[in-house]
This record gives sequence, structure tokens and C-alpha cells, in this order.
Amino acid sequence: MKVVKFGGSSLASGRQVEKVYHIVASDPERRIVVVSAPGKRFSEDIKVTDLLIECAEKALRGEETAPLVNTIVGRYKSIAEELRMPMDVISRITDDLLSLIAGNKLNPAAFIEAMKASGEDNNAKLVAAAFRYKGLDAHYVSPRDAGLSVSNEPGNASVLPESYERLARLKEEPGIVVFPGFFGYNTDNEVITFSRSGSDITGSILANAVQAELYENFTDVDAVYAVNPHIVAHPKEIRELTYREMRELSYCGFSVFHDEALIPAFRAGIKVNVKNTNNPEAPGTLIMSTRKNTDGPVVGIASDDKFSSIYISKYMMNKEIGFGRKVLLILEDFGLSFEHIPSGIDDLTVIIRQNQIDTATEKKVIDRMMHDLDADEVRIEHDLALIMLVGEGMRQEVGTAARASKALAEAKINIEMINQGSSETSMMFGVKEAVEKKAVQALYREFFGRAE
Ligand SMILES: Nc1ncnc2c1ncn2[C@@H]1O[C@H](COP(=O)(O)OP(=O)(O)O)[C@@H](O)[C@H]1O
Ligand SMILES: N[C@@H](CC(=O)OP(=O)(O)O)C(=O)O
Repeated sequence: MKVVKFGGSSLASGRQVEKVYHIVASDPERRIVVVSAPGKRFSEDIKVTDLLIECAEKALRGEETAPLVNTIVGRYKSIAEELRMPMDVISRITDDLLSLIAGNKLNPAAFIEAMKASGEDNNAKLVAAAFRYKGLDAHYVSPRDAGLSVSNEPGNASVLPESYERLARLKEEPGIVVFPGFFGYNTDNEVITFSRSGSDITGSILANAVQAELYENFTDVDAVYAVNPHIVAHPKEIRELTYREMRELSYCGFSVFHDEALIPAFRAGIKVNVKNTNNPEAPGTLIMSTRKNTDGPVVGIASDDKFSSIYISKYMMNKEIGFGRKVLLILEDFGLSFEHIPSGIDDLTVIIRQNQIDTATEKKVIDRMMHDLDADEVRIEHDLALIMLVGEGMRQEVGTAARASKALAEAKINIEMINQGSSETSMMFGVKEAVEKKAVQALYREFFGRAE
């Protein structure tokens, strides 16, 4: 049995749903189909999830929502029309959306969650109806009925371990199960979503639960490329990746597969195959525990922006037992999670995601650090980009850092900081956001040669 997930780009129009139908119908092992909400049909288009968030916010402010409801329902309707399906499913989707909007708004976060999740929920109903209409024995299954319980963290849920045993029963379902991605239910039976792009996570959880032979993740590119195709045109396709490599890469910008979606598949030893809905014959990228390393030290280069660094300097810091603990305690008190902490003898830098800290908190953090740590200097800088060189092969090969630094120096890029992960499968370079693309392009040339 295979679990197959189709992203928003694969379900954005009737033509796309038609392709999805053929992919599912062509392999009887494709028995569990996880779907996202309809995504973008062209680059300026708006994802249904974003339309739903806007609609929920308007409803909370008491503003007119009818035009947005029309646009959202119109997205589903145009899919059904393109497929020449009966329209009864569209009436049910319209009723569902209208009753959600008219529903309880006492808890605004819960209201937004339910609206957001309806994108996937209604699309699963539509896709199941489309499959049936085209002759497949398919039916929608609700995450509530299937027992997908998640932590009570709106927009950032994690699956609860007890879900797996219940979800394993999906194996026994007759025909093809169409399951909405992106959300589960908390213990109070309220809808809670994963973080954005989280339908990948649902697919991985189901693959683990039913012990699938493969988790196929269908998107709109032929493979995971060695670098973001928006930064380097026609980059090299990656054939094989380890779970660890993919997690590092997706955490730092490879948006093609969600970093949190690796863990459930990894725990059950299920291979993940990233494939293209528009070119299903292409082999795609296989993600697994180990791979033959024939590609040199670096398999991929990822980058992400909007990081801040908190620089802390204190003479003789190296001798002060408990200094690191005090720094971490301050971060914890302010609810700040950190990404990296490169350190020297008398200083250390904490890298955090910028969206966690506003100007007022920034001042409080600096004051608290100056006071509690008795620091000589505490300074916060913003607008940093992190670039990750990733590859299991780096462990065996000497000189990767030197090659990377030389490539950046030749491109006249100043390196703000360097950090090598203790697993030795990744190396991080911090640069100013303004030179992020140039830096990634220089590193790509160094490790992969010119793009075709
Ligand atoms: N290294 C990479 N390899 C492939 N695609 C990438 C990479 N980095 C970023 N992307 C982007 O990820 C997109 C696919 O992810 P996403 O839009 O979330 O798809 P879906 O709608 O299928 O969930 C690609 O179209 C591409 O623009
Ligand atoms: N629709 C949700 C969840 C998701 O996974 O979408 P996509 O497969 O289009 O990335 C989002 O936009 O976040």
C-alpha cells in the first residue's frame, strides 16, 4: 500500500485534478490519498488557504464576506465544472462554508483554525466525488473519525502518539481513502492545523500508521533540486537524499517538502518519493535512511532569510561556569527559540528567527542580558540570511569549508558567521540578506558548476 499526497499546485484546477485521478488510477497500491486545498494556478494567483484566512479575519471584524465566499466557492466550482461533475458537492461545500462563517467566534483563534482547515476538508470531499464520478471506488475520511489527534497548538500542531494505532485502521478501509491534509483535532474535538504547508506532515503520519511501502509526495517539480530553482535556473536534480539531509534542507528554505514531515516516515523507515504531478513518469527524488554517496561532499544548498543575531561579549566568558545556561534561561523566559549558537572564547552569538522579537522585546532582552550576564556588550543585528551547505559526504571530505569560504570571498561576500553542525552533515554561513542570492549562486557554481 502506498500513501500519496498531492499539494495545492496539483489540485489547483480541474485539469490538475484530472492528472491526479490518472496517477491514482494507474497504480492499485495508491490506496490513501492526502490532499491539500486548491493552490495557485499561476504565480499571481491566491491559494484557497490564504483566501480562507482573509475571509475569517473579515468575519471576525464584522465586515462583508460575501465576495470572498464567492471567490472561494468559485475555486471549487470551477474544478467541478471543468470535470463536468454534478454540482451537488458544490452546494454542500457552500453550506459548510456559510455555516462556519456564521458559527461561534468567541474564540477567534479556534474560528480561524476551523476556517483554514475547511480548505483541505472540502477539497477532500470534492476530490473523492471527482474520483467516484470517474469510476474509482473512493470515499472521503474525516481526520476526526480516523482519530488524528494533535497537540493544542493552533497553526503549529504536532501529532499525538496515540493517533497512530487508530489511524492504522485506515488499512482496512475498502477502496481509496481521500483524506484532508493539514489538520487534526485536539482532545476537546476542536480543529487544529499544522504549520503552513503541513499536508506533507499528514501524509507522513498516515504512511507511518499504515506501514506503507512508500510515501509519494506529488508536487509541481520533477525533483528536489540542489538549490532553489528561483535562485539558480535549471539546477541539478537530486536523485537520492537521506532523511537528515532533507530535513536540514527543508528547514532552511527547500519549501518543496515540509521539514516536520520527515520524522514520521523516518521512524517507520518508509521511503519518501517526491514526484511531479505534471510529469509522473520522471523518477523524482527518493528520501531514505542511507544513500550511496557518489555526488561529492555537498548534495544541496538551501537558504532562508529574516534571521537576527544576538551578539554577547564578555571577557573571560570561557572560564565562567554556567554562562551558557544563563543565556538559555533568558531566551526561555522571553519564549525565544534559537537556531544556532556559534561561540568564541569571549563571545557568543545566538541566531533566532526575526519574527519572534519586536523592538520593545529586543530592548528588554538586551537589558536583561547586560544585567544578568554582566556582559561587556550585547548587540542585536537583523536582516541576516542563513545558507546551509548540506551533504552526508562532508564528513569524509576535507576542505569543504575552505572551498565555500573561497567561493564567497571571490564573489566579494562578507561572511558574518560560520557554524558546522555536530552531525557534520551541514555547514551554515550567515550573510547579510541583501547578498543572499549572490552568495547561493557563488556556492552553487563552486560545488555543482554552472547551471545549464
Ligand atoms: N530545492 C528545491 N527543489 C525543488 N523545488 C523547490 C526547491 N526549493 C524551493 N522549491 C519550490 O517548491 C515548490 C513546490 O512546493 P509547494 O509550492 O509547497 O508545492 P505543493 O503545492 O505541491 O505543496 C516548487 O515549485 C519550487 O518553486
Ligand atoms: N493549504 C495549506 C497546507 C498545505 O500543505 O498546502 P500546500 O500542499 O499547497 O503547500 C497551506 O497552504 O499551508
